[in-house]
Amino acid sequence: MPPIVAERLRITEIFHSIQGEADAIGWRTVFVRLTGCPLRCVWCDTTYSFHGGEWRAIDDILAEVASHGAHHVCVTGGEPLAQKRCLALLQRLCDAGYEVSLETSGALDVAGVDPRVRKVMDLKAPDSGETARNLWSNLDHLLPNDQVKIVIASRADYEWARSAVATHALERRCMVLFSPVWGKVEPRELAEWIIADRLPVRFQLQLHKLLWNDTPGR
Ligand SMILES: C[S@@+](CC[C@H](N)C(=O)[O-])C[C@H]1O[C@@H](n2cnc3c(N)ncnc32)[C@H](O)[C@@H]1O
Ligand SMILES: Nc1nc2[nH]cc(C(=O)O)c2c(=O)[nH]1
Ligand code: SF4
Ligand SMILES: [Mg+2]
Repeated sequence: MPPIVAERLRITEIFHSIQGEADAIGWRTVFVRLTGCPLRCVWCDTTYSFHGGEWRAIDDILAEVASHGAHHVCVTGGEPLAQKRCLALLQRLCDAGYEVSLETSGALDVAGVDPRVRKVMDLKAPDSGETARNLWSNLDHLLPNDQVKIVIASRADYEWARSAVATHALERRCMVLFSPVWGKVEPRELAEWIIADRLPVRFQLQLHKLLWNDTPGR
């Protein structure tokens, strides 16, 4: 009988905080941040997750998550789907009864993600430098409880996002979030653009940055 090799993932951090983004905002949440990302968004606020991390067995990850006593879990990164075993982690978290969300760039195929998971899928606007990596076929795998998030760094990004919503009827597929790049766009400006154009999107601010500025692991 070959030895049973525990399924391991490369993990940057596991931390207990307040969900600062998307539709679970405000809930105590345990974040599992996977290491590594194939993209390099110009404005990425989590570059520390590109390298390093430690290999952790899924059972250990589940045990550490359970120790925090929160009902919400957010699997993020780095780009979590860059590790194939992330799919098994998501399934195990759902089986354990957690409300699970996945923050993903939308650059990798989301078809294999457990349907119980709420996908929060980015579409990268031009100022990210990674627009070419948007995998548009992913739109066909969006479920009603999923969210599309477009992070906006300029008026040009906003106009690209406004056009993407209209062209792909995004709001008819799932909730659409517009989020300002911290320090690049005045949040009030983005809010007023959305109002002026009567867009069917939900404005969001990264709540954790208001609470703790841009502290890693928060
Ligand atoms: C760090 S990423 C990790 C998950 C995945 N790689 C992705 O890009 O969706 C988590 C979320 O933070 C957003 N984000 C990263 N840097 C940001 C910044 N400077 N301002 C606002 N949102 C940012 C990303 O667009 C993404 O929605
Ligand atoms: N508090 C808090 N909420 C978050 N929601 C999504 C995050 C992420 O980095 O994916 C994040 C984060 O880094 N911190
Ligand atoms: S895809 Fe996500 S983790 Fe990767 S560089 Fe972009 S924002 Fe950062
Ligand atoms: Mg973050």
